[in-house]
Amino acid sequence: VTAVEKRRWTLNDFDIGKPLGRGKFGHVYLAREKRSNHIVALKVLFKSQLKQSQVEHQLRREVEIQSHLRHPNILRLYGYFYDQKRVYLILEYAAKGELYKELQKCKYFSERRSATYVASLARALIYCHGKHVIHRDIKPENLLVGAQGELKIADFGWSVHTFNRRRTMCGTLDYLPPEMVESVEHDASVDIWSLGVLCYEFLYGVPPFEAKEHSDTYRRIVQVDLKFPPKPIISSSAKDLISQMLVKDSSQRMPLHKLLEHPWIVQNAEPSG
Ligand SMILES: O=C(O)Cn1ncc2ncnc(NCCc3cnc(NC(=O)Nc4cccc(Cl)c4)s3)c21
Repeated sequence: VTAVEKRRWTLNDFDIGKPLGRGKFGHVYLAREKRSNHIVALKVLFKSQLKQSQVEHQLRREVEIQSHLRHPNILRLYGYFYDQKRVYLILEYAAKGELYKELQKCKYFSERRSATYVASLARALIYCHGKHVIHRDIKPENLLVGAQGELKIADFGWSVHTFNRRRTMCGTLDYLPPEMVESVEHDASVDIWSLGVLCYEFLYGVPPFEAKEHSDTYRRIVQVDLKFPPKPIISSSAKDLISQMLVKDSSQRMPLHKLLEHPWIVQNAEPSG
């Protein structure tokens, strides 16, 4: 893998395989680096679209941030290259694809599967926060699954180093904590809120503050209008954990290392995660 990282790459260093998916800015392809036979995912971004959406700086920041992150639950970005029209991201290939498709398929996950995912995400976020990186966009669409079923946080397109906290609005509202929705100062605890939203969605199949209109979702978030449906039946210890993460005052949210000691996680998460 070190070979993949260092060199100046061009497209003909790779055999391009099947398309893996299509995003807003371009497609992702399975690819094999010819010399090492290393399988990767190649995300192709059109410069015109990046310029049009004024996200070049975000992409540069993502590449910079990702180049320093090494964690089993964080999808590697090995490097990038570009040609006349396109920028190419050389990414770790997540063989079992997108988590949200799996969630749609089985409607919601068991408490054991949910706790295992939440624990591995907490460990990845502890690692990121230790490096002063906040992801800010933790949601099922940004989670991929590796060959052994392990979770991989992907797409640091919205991540930032905490010393230069940003106020820019990000992706879907559902995952944003009150301080980002009210676009006031925010810190690493935004990822704790999003992890709480994610834990709820793993267990119930829908995010906690979902509403038809944007304005209703906004209101439910800032009021922390947290309700637990009668079905599926979920343990009170799971609800206790979620209630300690979805707290309006960001300084009162359960710290990630405390999450790993919570009874629901200890009793339900697979050790390896
Ligand atoms: O392809 C799929 O749909 C699913 N799939 N299936 C398997 C698989 N294995 C690896 N990667 C996949 N997808 C790419 C995941 C990403 C990681 N990092 C990213 N970064 C990014 O897009 N940055 C970015 C883009 C445009 C603007 C800006 Cl500012 C930033 S995308 C895979």
